[in-house]
Order: sequence, then structure tokens, then C-alpha cells
Amino acid sequence: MTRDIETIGIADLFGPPSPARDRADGRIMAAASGIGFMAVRDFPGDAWLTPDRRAQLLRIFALPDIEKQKLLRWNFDSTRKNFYRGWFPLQPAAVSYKEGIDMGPDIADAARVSVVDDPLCEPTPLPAEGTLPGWRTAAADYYRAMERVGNALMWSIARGLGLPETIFDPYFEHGISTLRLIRYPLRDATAGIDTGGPEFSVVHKGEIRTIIGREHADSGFVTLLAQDGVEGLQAKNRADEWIDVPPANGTLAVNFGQLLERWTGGRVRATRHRVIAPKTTRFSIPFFYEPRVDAEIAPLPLSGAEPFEPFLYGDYLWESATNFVEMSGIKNLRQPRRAKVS
Ligand SMILES: O=C(O)CCC(=O)C(=O)O
Ligand SMILES: [Fe+2]
Repeated sequence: MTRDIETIGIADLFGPPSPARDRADGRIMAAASGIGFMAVRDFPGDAWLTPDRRAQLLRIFALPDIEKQKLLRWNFDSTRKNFYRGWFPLQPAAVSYKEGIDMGPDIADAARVSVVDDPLCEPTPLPAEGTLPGWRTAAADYYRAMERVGNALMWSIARGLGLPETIFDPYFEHGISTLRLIRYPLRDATAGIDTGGPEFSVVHKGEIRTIIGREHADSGFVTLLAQDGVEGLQAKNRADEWIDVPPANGTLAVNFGQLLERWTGGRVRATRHRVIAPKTTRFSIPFFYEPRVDAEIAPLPLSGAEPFEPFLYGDYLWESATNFVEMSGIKNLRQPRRAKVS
């Protein structure tokens, strides 16, 4: 088992079966079942991972407040009809000090919002084209590039588990992956918020650092995270130590979500992570690769894996995602589509 976060070239995942692809599969599975974090490079769409290209997406943060407010979610502006997609503003009293936007598959293809009455499938409020020319096209392109990487990793993980590589495919057709853009500004020392408590700060290499992203594990299958050159992300290793996940151009940090951990009976690890305040504003771009809302998640044919009661992805996701502070106050707005067997 490796202690550090490995960088893995994944070009071979996009080609035919080969010894090189087998080696990449092996390294990915070792990361997935070991530390639960890796960095990947060399894939179609990796041209996105430069400061200039990321800046095309991050332009949205320079919009005047009045434009951002038009994108707010219902829990921040009750005149809005969107609950799950859209803008979350800074919440100064919360440990997580960030603003940003959550975008769904309709960003890549407008036909991919569902007519079903489900907030998990609602359309994403987006800035008008005239306000941010070319931005929607860039975000659509980025979303599609990340879906492709997520898909390639999904196939690799299936092979790594000794399962047919297409075993997950039906679950991911019409998936509801989220592209999120985040900005963590420096905390405003004059805001009157007492950040002196232990939940707000940690000692890192002898220095007191404020936490700006609360410790958590992600909910979905895999997360593909583009960092924007500024440090701060940390992952918890198996020895329960916090290790830095340094940003590097041309790479995505990858971690595995709780869905995959449950699905594989714990064979893959959903690693906990957090963000500590850097010296400058931090931006990050996570892409949460996720199945369709009505996917029925049942135990995989893995020997020795703990069985579990099948569940619907949407029910599980809503329960999990609405615990995060940017989704506060909406849990009761969606009822499980399947009653729990008690
Ligand atoms: O900003 C980061 O680097 C981490 C973001 C994150 O963990 C999340 O949004 O789930
Ligand atoms: Fe996360």
C-alpha cells in the first residue's frame, strides 16, 4: 500500500486492451483500495488543465453580485424555483467559507433535464450569454471532457474489481453528474465571526491554519478535481494523518465517493478530505461523476463483499447531499421514491 498520492498517466485507458492498460488499471485499483486518492494525467481533454483554460470557467466569479444573485438557489432566495442546481453564496458563520455554482448535465446538453418532478433533475440557472460570452460553451465542453474521464475510470475500476468492464454502463446513461465551480476568498477578519474554535482551525506544519472546507467524504462515484495552482486540499490517509494533495497543472486529483464505497462493499475507499486556508484566494473545480437518479444500486457480484439492501441512487444522494451547509434547509422538499424496508 502506498502512503503518498500517486500520479497516474491514464492515456492507455482510452485505447484497446494492452499490458500498459492493465498496469494503469492495477495502479488505479491500488489507489482506490489504498489511500483513496490519486492524481491522473494524459487524457483526452487534458488541455483544459492550464491556468488560461480554467480561467475561462472561473470568469463567472467576476460577475457583479446582482448577476450572481439571479442564479441563487431557493434556500438562499425563496423567490427561486431551483433547489439543487445554482449558486451558493458565502456563509460567513459556517466552517466552509466558499461560494460557487452547481451545474447539471443540461449544461452539456439541454435535452438532458428530465421532465420528471425531481429537484435532482432540475435545469441549471445560468448567466445570460451576453453577460459572459462563450462561457456556456466552455462549461459544456469541460463537462463533456470530465464525463469522458469519469467513464474511462469507471471501466478501469470495473476491470480492477474483476468484473465486466461495462457492468456500470446502464447506471450511468443519463447520469446526473455535477460540475461545481468554487471560490474560497480569504476570510474577512472584520466580519465579526469567531473562528477561534477548534472546528475552525488546525495546526499544519507548526502553523495555525483556518479550515475553509469542512472535512467530508464525497457522495458519488468518483470526483475529478481541478485545483487552480493554490494549495490547501488535504486527504486523510489510512493512518489517520492529513496529507497535502498538491495542485499540479495538467493533472486532476481524483477521489472516490461513498456510493462506490458502499457499492463495492468497502473495497474502494471514500477518503475524507478538507481544505485549509492558503495565503491567497483559492479556486477549485470538482466534477462529481454520478449515475442516473433512478439507478437501483444493489450488491455487485464480489466475493466476500458485505451485502446491503438495494437503494435508489437519487434517494441516497438527496439524503447525503442535503447534509452539506450549501444545501441546508431543503431535505424535506424531496421524499424518497422508494419506501425503506424496515
Ligand atoms: O476545493 C477543493 O479542493 C475540494 C472541494 C471538495 O472537496 C468538494 O467540493 O467536495
Ligand atoms: Fe469533496
